[in-house]
Amino acid sequence: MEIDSVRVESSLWIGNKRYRAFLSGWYFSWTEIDKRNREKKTISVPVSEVIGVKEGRVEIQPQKKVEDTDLDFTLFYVKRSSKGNGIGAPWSLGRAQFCCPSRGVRDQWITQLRTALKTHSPSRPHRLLVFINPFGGKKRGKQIFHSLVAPLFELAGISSHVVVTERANQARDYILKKDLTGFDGVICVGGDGMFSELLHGVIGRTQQEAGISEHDPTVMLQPCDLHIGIIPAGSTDCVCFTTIGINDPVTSTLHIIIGDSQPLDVCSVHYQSTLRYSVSMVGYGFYGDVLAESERHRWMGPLRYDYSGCMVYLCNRSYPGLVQYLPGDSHISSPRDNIRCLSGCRVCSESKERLFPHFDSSSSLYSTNVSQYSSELEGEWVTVEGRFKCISLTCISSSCPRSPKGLSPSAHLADGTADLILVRETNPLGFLTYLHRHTNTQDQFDLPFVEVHRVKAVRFSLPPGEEEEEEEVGEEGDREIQASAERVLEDPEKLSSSNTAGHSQQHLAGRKERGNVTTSRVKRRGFVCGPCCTKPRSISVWNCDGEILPHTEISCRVHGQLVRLFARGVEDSTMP
Ligand SMILES: Nc1ncnc2c1ncn2[C@@H]1O[C@H](COP(=O)(O)OP(=O)(O)OP(=O)(O)O)[C@@H](O)[C@H]1O
Ligand SMILES: CCCCCCCCCCCCC/C=C/[C@@H](O)[C@H](CO)NC(=O)CCCCC
Ligand SMILES: [Ca+2]
Repeated sequence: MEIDSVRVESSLWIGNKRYRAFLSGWYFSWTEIDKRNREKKTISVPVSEVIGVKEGRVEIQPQKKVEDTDLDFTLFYVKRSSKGNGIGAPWSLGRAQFCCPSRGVRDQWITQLRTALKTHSPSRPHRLLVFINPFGGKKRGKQIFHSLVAPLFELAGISSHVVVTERANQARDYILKKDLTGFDGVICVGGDGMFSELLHGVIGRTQQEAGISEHDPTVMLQPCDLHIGIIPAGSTDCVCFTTIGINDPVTSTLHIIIGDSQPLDVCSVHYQSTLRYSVSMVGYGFYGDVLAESERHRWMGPLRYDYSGCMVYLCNRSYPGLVQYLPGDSHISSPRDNIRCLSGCRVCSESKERLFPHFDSSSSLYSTNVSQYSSELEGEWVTVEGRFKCISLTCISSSCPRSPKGLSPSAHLADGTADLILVRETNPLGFLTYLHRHTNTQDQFDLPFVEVHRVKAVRFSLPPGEEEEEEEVGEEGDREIQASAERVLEDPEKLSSSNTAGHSQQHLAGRKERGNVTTSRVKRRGFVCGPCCTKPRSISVWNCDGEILPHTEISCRVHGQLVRLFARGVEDSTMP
């Protein structure tokens, strides 16, 4: 075996084939040598993608040693599949069992590979906090974690504390309140709703610790260090799909193990003291109505969105609105430039300097002489008024298996902007064309009734004369609304025939947001009803990453690179 400061080299065997193995800097590679000493195929693995090195011949699942000698060691690594979905390719666990010429050589290889791993892959997590939603998607969260994820964590030497949730918002509250010392990341096994819980927990906790008031829409939020990992087990899993390129629990687990780090833009949505964060979609009109309708059909599981999508489409509604937006810098990028945000994206990496000009990397804090108020909100606001089929704001492309290019195919994960899509009132065929183009390669923005803008902030209000009519109701009103909501739960059809029931649904969403309130706002008009409703409604609801917002008039702002995921963006699967 030859070892110098930059290179380790020796002959190794896999079965009866001889290989020349090299470890040099960032790569470990092994080349087959035939009987005439000619070099054949080489496999090369970046050290950063080595999952683990074990003595002996080790199998995984169940993790056990098979018959071996003290000349063997096993290398586990990330293996890319050639069979992608056209967007991203799944990763699997590669394994190579090497036999060395002597025990000394074997021990040297193990030591050298483990040292290289520490040097070239320093930001791997050691301890993780895992939240499993046992009811998300097809209700397979626990099974997915125990059969696919836990064995890989064990192999990689990662310990985890697992919480199987018993109620909504348990994961968020845990992150906000409990001692998180020693955890290098938080993981959700579930869908976009579970991701949203972790997002709110991590952002809220970081601001608490930094003494920043997150409810102030003008404040510069502190970026979060605690990484979030997503094991997809929900209905849409849009954030996972967009940041990794595929919804596959093993691929996600491998990204977590190797400590990948992908910054992500987050949009804060404010209405008075209500605050929500969104990554994938803040949508009014069609997407709001689909969500409201689908909540009534949760029992259908992931199919509820298809069913509700059809129902809402048939209703053919459009809504008046006044939209104001603050444009991003059009010299940097545009939503119609056809540049996809892929792993290592230039637009995103160049955005870091612009987003954090005063960031001190040694202390991970902003320098204290900088205003805590963001200058990002300076600029000329643009106003658009009209009737819309839908209004969507997305920080990322928001692709998912249903729409592989997403809501805005050229949006960037971490450029500090979001794309605002305005779909004006049109005929049903026109709107169907728009929707259908989400599923094929045609440009959904190349339609006369669609416009798209790259923005830093958005405000939405109802045009004069259409204002949200609200009234304060006391506990008496609350009780009455609660009672009608219960009647609706018994018979969902009542939702389309009873105003009070419609109010209840929104009202309850509002309560869920604000926690214990004694007075609540109730919309007098514009609740979302079923497709059997004959009268046009003038107000829709906002869908904020799968959660119905309790208010219509909102103000949104993009916070560039606010959180970090265990991901690396979509790898270009057309590259070798
Ligand atoms: N134990 C629980 N009981 C009831 N609700 C829960 C529980 N744990 C989490 N939740 C809530 O369930 C909601 C939906 O869960 P999740 O996002 O995992 O699945 P989904 O709705 O099927 O998927 P998607 O959000 O991708 O459409 C989340 O908003 C979360 O707050
Ligand atoms: C004729 C064919 C028509 C096909 C139309 C496909 C259009 C798909 C666009 C996909 C946009 C996904 C945006 C992401 C939203 C998530 O934050 C949210 C939570 O999971 N999902 C929904 O609200 C669920 C919303 C589901 C909308 C359909
Ligand atoms: Ca963005």
